[in-house]
Amino acid sequence: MTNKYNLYDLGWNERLEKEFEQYRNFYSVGRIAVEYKNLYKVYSEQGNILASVSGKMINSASGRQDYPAVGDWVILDKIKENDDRTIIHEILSRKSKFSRKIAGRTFEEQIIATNVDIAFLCMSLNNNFNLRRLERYITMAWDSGSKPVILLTKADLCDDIEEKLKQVREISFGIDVHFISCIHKLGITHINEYINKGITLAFLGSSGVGKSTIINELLGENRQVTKEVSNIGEKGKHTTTNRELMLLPNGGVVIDTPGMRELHVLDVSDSIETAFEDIEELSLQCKFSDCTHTTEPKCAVINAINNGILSKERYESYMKLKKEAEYTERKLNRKAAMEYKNYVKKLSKSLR
Ligand SMILES: Nc1nc2c(ncn2[C@@H]2O[C@H](COP(=O)(O)OP(=O)(O)OP(=O)(O)O)[C@@H](O)[C@H]2O)c(=O)[nH]1
Ligand SMILES: [Zn+2]
Repeated sequence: MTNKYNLYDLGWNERLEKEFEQYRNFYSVGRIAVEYKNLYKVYSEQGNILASVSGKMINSASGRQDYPAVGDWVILDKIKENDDRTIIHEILSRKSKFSRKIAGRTFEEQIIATNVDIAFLCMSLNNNFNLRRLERYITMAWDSGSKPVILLTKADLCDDIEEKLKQVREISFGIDVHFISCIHKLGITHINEYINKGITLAFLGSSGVGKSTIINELLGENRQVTKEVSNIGEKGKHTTTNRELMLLPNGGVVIDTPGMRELHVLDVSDSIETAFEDIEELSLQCKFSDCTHTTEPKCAVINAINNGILSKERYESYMKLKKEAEYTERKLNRKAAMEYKNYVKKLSKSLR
């Protein structure tokens, strides 16, 4: 085994320490860095180790969400010197999680990454600029339970930054917005201000907006884009660029899994309300408390559109997200719905 880790560098904290207390004498603990098919790479105080889940875990799992994902802290069989494989027994409780619903017979939740503290939502200031897409990313970040920060990239390609910033601020209540240019080495310091020992970061956004460039910038000398030859994964897959969970020289942890980069929108109405606070507020003034903001008289939302206070695009994207959320919720099973409700409750408290 190589690379022994300090747990706090990996994001360990008091809460986890407390949770681990009951296991300490008989088990080890580590953080999932890479997910292969039925196998995980785990970083621990003892080094890197491959691990698979216990039979008990498989038997009691009710769905994909009960299996570990990149970013999870897991309880392992006590690791001894020279061990290269171990067993995962439990997942310590997740502070946040990015997931998506997979459509099947029922909607199943697929967890992409967990315990992300800060989600940098990246959008470039040239042709990728799209406020409706950004709204979706904001919704997704609130859903995950991590803190969103907006990064407008490739500022060097934009000649109306102020105007774009203004538009973004209009839809991003209470979220920090920064513009950066990696080419001109501008604004990277803004990102550094969020980075601290053990803080876990993720970069989300469409392909080509500059996420890798930013991560490489942050990695500096430690640049470690690894082309890893992997025959552990699916058959026929030879080389994969595994950018996994990485430690930054000035203390942060970056989660950069392929699925993390472009998540599709999550289907959750309560967090839509958080992201569209302005519309929610307007709707309090509608004549009917169950107004659908379509054909009702004295609808404050429709009035706001007519008066130019609310943009039609924003309204449409709100209505569309709402519809998607309702559809998905009907498909969720009862257990998932209960879990989801509790989760939203906790989330809204933590965001207060
Ligand atoms: N003009 C300009 N180009 C940039 C900047 N940052 C990155 N690029 C270029 O944009 C292209 C895409 O950058 P990447 O960092 O690979 O984008 P990505 O978001 O990681 O893309 P995926 O890996 O597909 O998710 C590259 O050719 C970069 O050189 C910038 O600040 N300004
Ligand atoms: Zn209304």
